[in-house]
Amino acid sequence: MAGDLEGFNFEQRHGKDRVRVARVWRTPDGRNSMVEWEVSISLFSDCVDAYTRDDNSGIVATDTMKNTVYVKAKECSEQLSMEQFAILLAKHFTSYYKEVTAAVVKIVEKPWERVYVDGQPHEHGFKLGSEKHTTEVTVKKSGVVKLTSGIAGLSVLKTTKSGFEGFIRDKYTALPETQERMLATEVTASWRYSYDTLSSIPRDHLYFQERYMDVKKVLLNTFFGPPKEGVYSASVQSTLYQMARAVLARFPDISAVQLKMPNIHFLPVNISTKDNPSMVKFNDDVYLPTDEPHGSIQASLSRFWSRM
Ligand SMILES: O=c1[nH]c(=O)c2[nH]c(=O)[nH]c2[nH]1
Repeated sequence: MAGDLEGFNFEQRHGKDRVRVARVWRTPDGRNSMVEWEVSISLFSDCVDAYTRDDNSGIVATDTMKNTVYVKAKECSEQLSMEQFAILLAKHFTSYYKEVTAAVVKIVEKPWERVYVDGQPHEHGFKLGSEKHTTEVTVKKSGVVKLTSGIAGLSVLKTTKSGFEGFIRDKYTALPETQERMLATEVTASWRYSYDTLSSIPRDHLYFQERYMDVKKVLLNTFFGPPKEGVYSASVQSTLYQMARAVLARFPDISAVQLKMPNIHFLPVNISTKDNPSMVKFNDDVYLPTDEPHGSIQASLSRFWSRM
């Protein structure tokens, strides 16, 4: 809520961050499903008097917000995507409280995956995976919605079919041109769905969970290319663009994609001494893995009428 306050601009919101909840669903035949979510809530409401007049009558206590996460999780007797849960929570806050004009709910899912034992999916066993599913939902009292989903920490690497040539060369440039290098990155992706009202959101409880899996597959397949021949990458920029374009081409209900792809360097190892000038001579075989510094490459791609 932005507004004029004693001649200043004033903006405020309040919420509860990092509310952790796990939910288990059990089917009669013995199959258990579970999720672990970290939920962050932010409410926009007219409670300026709390800041200026010690009047808290417009405040939904953040403790109440935390409790609501558990109550709503309890009420969800059927498994649902975290996007649907975020929408349900945000809808609750904007419809239940006359003071609340808009709610933002973010969720990060801990990547518990069903384990396979002797090639069989385990009924109630899970192990921690790596990349995380994220979502951010904004719901206004009017029913207008902004829905984004994403992936964080998707680490990928290929050992060939990557190069970097033709960049600016000047007196500060040392990097040789190459058609042969490792390409490693940790993808952070977010994409915006085109649904902009509560009533237009698909009702299927797991629709956005399936979308998440499908988007991840498209991103990975585009990064790696076919299993035998792969695909050549002329730069992180080029690969990033191909990945973003593939997502928009494949999913009509996604209107914008943002990708962050740091270039995580694997440096060629060459070691020489006076006595032994080629103790280790790099031949596309021994690398020094690094975390920092790393290249920082990001872009967003959206349909003409849309933005992230
Ligand atoms: O794919 C790359 N993009 C760059 O912008 C860049 N800059 C650099 O030093 N190496 C690379 N690689």
